[in-house]
Amino acid sequence: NTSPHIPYIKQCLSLAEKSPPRPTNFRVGAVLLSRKDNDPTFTDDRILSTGYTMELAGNTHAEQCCFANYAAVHKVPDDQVGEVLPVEPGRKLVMYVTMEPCGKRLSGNAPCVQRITRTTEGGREGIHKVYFGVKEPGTFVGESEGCRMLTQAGIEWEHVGGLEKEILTVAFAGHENAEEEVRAALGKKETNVDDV
Ligand SMILES: Nc1nc(=O)c(N)c(NC[C@H](O)[C@H](O)[C@H](O)COP(=O)(O)O)[nH]1
Ligand SMILES: [Zn+2]
Repeated sequence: NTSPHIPYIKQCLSLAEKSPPRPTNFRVGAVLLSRKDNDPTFTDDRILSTGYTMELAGNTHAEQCCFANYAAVHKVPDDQVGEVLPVEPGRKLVMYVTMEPCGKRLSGNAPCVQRITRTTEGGREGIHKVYFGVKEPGTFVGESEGCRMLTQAGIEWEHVGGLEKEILTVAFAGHENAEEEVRAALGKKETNVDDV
């Protein structure tokens, strides 16, 4: 039996496939939802927003677009999205992403971990937990900082295994030596060595 998180990671993967391939980033998909506490089969989940890399104009990330789309619907600027996210007793905000949110970006733009942690400002619960299908490969920033930064901000995170090859194949599609990079990224994780 597969983990109940898999369908959401697959939904993020479908979003990532809409992203225009570029050698300068990864193709990633994100889904933001509200989840009822103690609802193990997620029957009462409410999808709030989705996003994928470069969905919105400019050099935008999936998580960034997910928040921006929600902010637009609620008629606030992107940086005020935390103020319009729902706060409901007995429910938590959860984000699914195909790849670990970035802690640093070569472009110098605000990393997605910062956008996630900002939702918890002003005494708001904000994003409670982030689920992702792969750690960020070292292509651009080396050892990824995302998970450590989320922990530091008191935000839970969890790697949902099983779709690494699919996720990396989509993520690297715009890269020169995509296949090589996928193999390298898979090889790094002992758990996937058998399906390279
Ligand atoms: N989680 C995540 N979602 C995305 O939508 C995306 N594109 C990345 N990619 C992470 C990678 O580290 C950065 O794409 C490079 O560091 C280049 O930085 P820019 O994207 O140009 O700011 N990571
Ligand atoms: Zn990012």
